[in-house]
Amino acid sequence: MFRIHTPDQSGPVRVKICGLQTPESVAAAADAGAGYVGFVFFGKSPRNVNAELARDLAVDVPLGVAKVALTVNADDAFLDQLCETVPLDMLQLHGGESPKRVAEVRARYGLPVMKAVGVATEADLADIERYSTVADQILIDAKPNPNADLPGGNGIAFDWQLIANRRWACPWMLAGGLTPENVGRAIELTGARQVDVSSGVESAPGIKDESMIQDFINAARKEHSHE
Ligand SMILES: O=C(O)c1ccccc1N[C@@H]1O[C@H](COP(=O)(O)O)[C@@H](O)[C@H]1O
Repeated sequence: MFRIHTPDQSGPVRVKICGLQTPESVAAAADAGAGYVGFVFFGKSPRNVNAELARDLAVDVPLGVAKVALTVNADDAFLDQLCETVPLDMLQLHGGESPKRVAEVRARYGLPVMKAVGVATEADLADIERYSTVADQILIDAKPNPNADLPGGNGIAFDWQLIANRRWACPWMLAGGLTPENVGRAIELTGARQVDVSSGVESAPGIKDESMIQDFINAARKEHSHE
């Protein structure tokens, strides 16, 4: 299996570009130096893809770029079909999956699992602790508004000060409302070594902009001094 290398403190920040739907946007992400590309399997999302399209996109992803499937409360039948069809390197669980479910998915598919945790206040940080002992990585995202259609991909940032100078038991990635303009500041403040973006590199919901992808990756991989 392709092994995902998480960054050390001194290497360049690793970037995940999520919600890709076209060969052009996949190529733009890979050419610009993304470490991960994400495919969304969630019907309500403007970035939703089916397994067959994801397979066709995934086969052209260069070696060394991890292919991530984002699912939301998916059951075994759905994940079985997904993992049989698409050559994947990681599963991102972006719903209300319990720590027990995270462990089950990890064991059943033999793929690293990244669990998304929504943060709005200090109290939410306990969830990062809880999941960091069962998941391979944590995606620290903004908590969605209770009436939002999507559990992520809403372009909302949380207060980055909440996680400044924190350490957890597993690697983590920062997400939520990141853009080419603010990602440098987010990295400086939080010390993130991995960042994830979806709507911040789009010209309209679901429409990735290749030059924004390039700008985002350039901004994230620049030298940053952590405060
Ligand atoms: O992108 C989506 O459509 C999506 C749908 C359902 C769950 C998560 C989703 N996206 C993830 O959310 C984060 C933050 O997105 P954004 O950059 O604020 O738009 C993103 O990194 C995706 O992994």
